[in-house]
Formats: sequence, structure tokens, C-alpha cells
Amino acid sequence: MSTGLLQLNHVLQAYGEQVVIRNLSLQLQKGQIGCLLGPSGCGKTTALRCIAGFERVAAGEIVLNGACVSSADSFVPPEQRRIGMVFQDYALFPHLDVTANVGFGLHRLTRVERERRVEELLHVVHLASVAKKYPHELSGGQQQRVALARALAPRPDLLLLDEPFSNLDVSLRERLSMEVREIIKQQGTTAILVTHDQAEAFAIADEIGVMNHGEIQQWDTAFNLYHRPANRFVANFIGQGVFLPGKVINAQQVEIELGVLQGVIPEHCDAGCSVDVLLRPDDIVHDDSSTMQAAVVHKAFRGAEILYTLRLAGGAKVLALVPSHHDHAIGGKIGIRLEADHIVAFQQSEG
Ligand SMILES: Nc1ncnc2c1ncn2[C@@H]1O[C@H](COP(=O)(O)OP(=O)(O)OP(=O)(O)O)[C@@H](O)[C@H]1O
Repeated sequence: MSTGLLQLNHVLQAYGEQVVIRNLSLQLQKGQIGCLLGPSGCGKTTALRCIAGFERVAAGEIVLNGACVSSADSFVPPEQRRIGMVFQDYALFPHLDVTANVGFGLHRLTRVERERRVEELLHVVHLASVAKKYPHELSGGQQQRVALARALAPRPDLLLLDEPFSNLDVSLRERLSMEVREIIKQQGTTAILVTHDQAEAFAIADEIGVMNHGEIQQWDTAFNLYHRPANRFVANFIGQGVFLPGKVINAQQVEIELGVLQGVIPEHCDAGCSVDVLLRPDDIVHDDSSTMQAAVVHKAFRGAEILYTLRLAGGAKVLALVPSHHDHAIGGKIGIRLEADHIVAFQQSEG
């Protein structure tokens, strides 16, 4: 069986006494885009720096293309790892034009080969028209595409992207994220992105590792992180939602104030067990004909939808994502219905 292009096995890294990443394991197949997502200080950048070879690991191993590049007693320097990097601040050479920036790492090629590769990449990143411009003459989005083209030019085995869009405004971020995914896929490159922005992670990555306190909490697709979070941290960190108290009825049913949910209940929960049930804003449907009424306490206009915060009769609050033509005033009541097709619940004693 293939071991993948990149494999981290139980990596541990520390700055002095402070352990920054622990028991970090992941695997990426060739051509796959992975992402490390987590709050500030959780160790994402350190993990990326270990993969790049800017930091050594204290235990565990990093295997690239079948060869161990880092362990407690072996270390391959960064320049021998065939890794490309894209940073938050682009790090372009200000005195070189776009063509020279992109061609910078191609000194091993002949002049003709180099020109051909640069031309090809400028076409791929849609920058052929600014080939002779200098970095300061470009927009932030254009500069980041130059940085991407420069990193991809030498055909690295692995591309690392460290918060590549955090200097860009939100609308551009989303568009560029999708564009960057297409470019990486078109080049067949394997990549890892580090970000604290889940929209960015969802737009780019095939699989995402949610990190907290130096550990991966769940490595999964965006869909599963949202719909099947492995623990409370992932449930809270990904998407929006609230927890409502519930009682397990049997192995397939949990009762909450809004009704009975069908699905798989948490392990070790018998009938009568108290649980916290996660409800996403899309689990609550606005329904004028429903007898169940909830009071509008807050509303956030999102364009196509309004995110309502609603108070149930028993006092608990839930969120509901409702098409924005259903415009209700704060203080008013609306009919709602539970429409969740599975159960996400954690035992009340669970941390
Ligand atoms: N060179 C260093 N020396 C000592 N401690 C460091 C060093 N670099 C990072 N740390 C510490 O390691 C921890 C993880 O930092 P890291 O930059 O990996 O987190 P991060 O998840 O990338 O955070 P952010 O999203 O804020 O960049 C932090 O507590 C940080 O203070």
C-alpha cells in the first residue's frame, strides 16, 4: 500500500520546555491538498516549519516521498527537500519584475527552458499581461499569484502555504482561494495550507486537520468536520451552532425541546443519559404553519439569508438560517420546525 507523498508520524516539537506540537500524525497522497486549521497559537505554523525543515522535531518522524527528512536523530536541510513556500507577506523580490521573480528558482534550467516555464506559469496564474511590472505596481491579489507562480515554478514535490490570504480583503480572499486551488490542482502539486480562516480552508483543501493546543483534533473533509465533529472543540470551532440539553430515549433517538432526533447516539450513552445536542442554523427551518413558535432576539442579514437567533418557549436559544425574503422584526414570533437528519451529541460530563 502507498504511504503517500507526505507522512507525519507522532511528531513532537518543543521550544525549550514548551511543547508546541504533540503526537501530530497525518498523511497526504500525491496531488492532495491538506490544511491545518486552528486558533492562534495552536502550533500550525510550527508544524509547517517542521515540514519545511526550518525547525527540528524532538520525536516522531516526517517522511517525504518515502524518505525520512526529520526525526530526533536525522535531518535533511530545507534546500534538499524539494518544497515550495508561499508566505502571508508574499516575500517577492522588490527589485525584480514579475518574470524575474517567477524565474528566480529556475537557475538549473537553460535560458529557453526557463523562459518557457515562466511563460507557462504566468499564463496559468493569469498574469501574462503584467510580466514586466514590479511588485509595487501590482495589487495584493496579483502579488500573491506571483508568489504562487514562483513557488510552483521549480515543480516542488510539496507546496506549503502559510496564511497566504490574510493580507487580502475578505471578498478577494474567497475568490483567490478558489483560484489557487484550481492552479495547484492543474499543476498536480501536493500542498498543505495553514490558516485560522475556515472559509479559506473549505475553499482550498481536500482534507483539513483541526488543531488545538498542538494536537490534531480531527482530520477529515469539510463536510464531516461540520456535520460529524469528533468532539466539542471541533463542533464549536467549525461553523455556527448551539448546544441544547437532550435525553437519550434509545440507541437511535434523542429528545430535545424541539422534538425527537433520529440518528446514532454517542457511545456509552444508555436510555435516560443526559447529552448536549448540537444544532446548526440549517437544522432549524422556518415554517409558518408550524405550531412551534420562537421569538426573534437577533437577526443578521447575510444577503440571500438571514441568520436569526431565536428564543424557544423554555428559554433556550437556537440559530436559524432563513431565506431573506422572510423578514421578521426583533421581538416578533415565527413558526419553526426541526429538520436535522442526524444526531451530533456529547455526554454532558464530557469535556
Ligand atoms: N521561535 C519560537 N520560540 C519560542 N516559542 C515559539 C516560537 N515560535 C512559536 N512559539 C510558540 O509556539 C506556539 C505555537 O506557535 P505557532 O506560531 O506555531 O502557532 P500558530 O497556530 O501558527 O499561531 P498563529 O495563527 O497566531 O500564527 C505559541 O505559543 C508561540 O508562542
